[in-house]
Amino acid sequence: MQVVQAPPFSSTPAFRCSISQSNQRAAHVAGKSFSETIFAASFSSPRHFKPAFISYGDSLSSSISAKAASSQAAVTEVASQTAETDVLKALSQIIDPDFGTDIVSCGFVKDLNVSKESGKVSFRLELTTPACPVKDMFEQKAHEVVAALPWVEKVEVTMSAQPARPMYASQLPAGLQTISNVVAVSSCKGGVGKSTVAVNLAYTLAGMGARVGIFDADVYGPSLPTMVSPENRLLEMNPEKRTIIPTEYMSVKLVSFGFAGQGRAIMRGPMVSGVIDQLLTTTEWGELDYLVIDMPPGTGDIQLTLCQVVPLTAAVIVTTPQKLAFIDVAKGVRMFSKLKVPCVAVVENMCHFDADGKRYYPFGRGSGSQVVQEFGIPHLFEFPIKPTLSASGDSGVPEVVADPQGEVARTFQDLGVCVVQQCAKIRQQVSTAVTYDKSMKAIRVKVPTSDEEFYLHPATVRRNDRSAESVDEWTGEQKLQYTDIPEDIEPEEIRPMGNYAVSITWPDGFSQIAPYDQLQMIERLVDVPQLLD
Ligand SMILES: Nc1ncnc2c1ncn2[C@@H]1O[C@H](COP(=O)(O)OP(=O)(O)OP(=O)(O)O)[C@@H](O)[C@H]1O
Repeated sequence: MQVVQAPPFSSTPAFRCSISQSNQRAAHVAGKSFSETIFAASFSSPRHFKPAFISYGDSLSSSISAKAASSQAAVTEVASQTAETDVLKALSQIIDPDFGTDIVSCGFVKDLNVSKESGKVSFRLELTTPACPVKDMFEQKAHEVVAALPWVEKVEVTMSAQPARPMYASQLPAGLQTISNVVAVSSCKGGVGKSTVAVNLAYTLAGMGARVGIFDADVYGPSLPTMVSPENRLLEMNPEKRTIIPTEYMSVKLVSFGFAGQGRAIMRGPMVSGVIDQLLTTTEWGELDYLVIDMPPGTGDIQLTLCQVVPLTAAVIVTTPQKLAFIDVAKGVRMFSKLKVPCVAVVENMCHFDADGKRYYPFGRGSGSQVVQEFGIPHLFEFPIKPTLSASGDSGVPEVVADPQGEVARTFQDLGVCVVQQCAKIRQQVSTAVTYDKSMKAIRVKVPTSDEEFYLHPATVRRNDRSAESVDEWTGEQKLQYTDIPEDIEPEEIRPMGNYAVSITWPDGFSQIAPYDQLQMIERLVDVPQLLD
């Protein structure tokens, strides 16, 4: 690959720095603005005004009272600013365990209302998901730390979640534009319990307070109609908008070919892909925090198409303990890895059963942990063989709904927490992977799968565009000339494009797709001067 060499950046002193250097810099900037606010507040404190009022005579009383009124307003404003700073400082002691950042920096604190005179404080904590596993802790701590301020008499905290919106909205079908997270539940073989996991995971997430939908993508053998029992077992159409309205069971929205009234389908691959595509994208899902997709088993064209139609946030792989299952799972992990979809958990289903006071492992042990080790997937969940799990699958009431306090429901709860936390992390990593640091005039890159952080000169990124507009597709000849790009060009907007690239809009209107790989390549190949202090 040809990479345009950048000249030494005379105007931009620091483009490669370690994370700690950049963090220090961020802390410095934050510290500076913080102390400046304090300074401004104390500079215009009441004491500076009082002597001036006393020195004027009665004849000037009206102008004095006007001044007094305005200075009183200034005093009140300053007091409330200081009070707000106190509240924010107190709240910044609360750290989000998933992001490792305080809740003020995460932008969770909204509608802050502070009255120092009455001692009343009210605010809203807007979390990334209504299913946040630590929302009660946040609420309680927020209450505690603010109530501990000496002047505070009353604290009102309300909890809310960000509106549902996809990780990246570019070119998504309308039906998918109000879904925050799409989680694929996948297995390479049939019959390992994938649908059981998908359905119970979905109802667990709903139980955690999230708005959830299930899309049963198995056109050949849809399981959803057996596993849940909605009153309305047929999907309705909106003839005007030509959209599908999902059916619902216990507040979870459901779409399955099995609810389409077509009977079991005999279709060829491309037709299946078309049906899945249509069902998925023309459904009026409304606002969803999580759409769980019960993937058809395998890693063929149908699965690949599905992964390309819908922006998957994460995947959960379901397997059974046999050695052969491991080989299949490995294929699935590789497919998701190629599509840059992070696999966040492995479920090892039917791994043991208990009888006569003993634990039996009829299919052997260890294939799930092998997947975790070999592919670096962080979480493994083991489910036992449970007659109730099988029975609930046939009864139309998911196990986690039928027995919410049972052992299986508890493991699903752990899986639910894992999915919620991992999705939140992935979203945060993707949204902050490539940003523009205006003060440094540099593009900051922090690829989600790597610990490395580096800075690139904007003009170098623009000059290294590999699209047909910049490089001749046939000859590979560089069409964009070095001097076509001004040295001081700055990006107007940077938006994530899935888990693998960003779209950068430049002032000339050009929209550059920059895959992370390419940005890493530029960093490796372009001669970037070391940080100058
Ligand atoms: N842990 C378990 N204990 C007992 N039975 C289970 C367990 N997990 C799944 N089953 C049962 O095994 C059967 C297959 O499960 P399921 O339909 O979820 O598998 P699947 O991988 O989705 O299969 P397919 O791909 O063919 O749809 C079902 O009858 C289900 O109730």
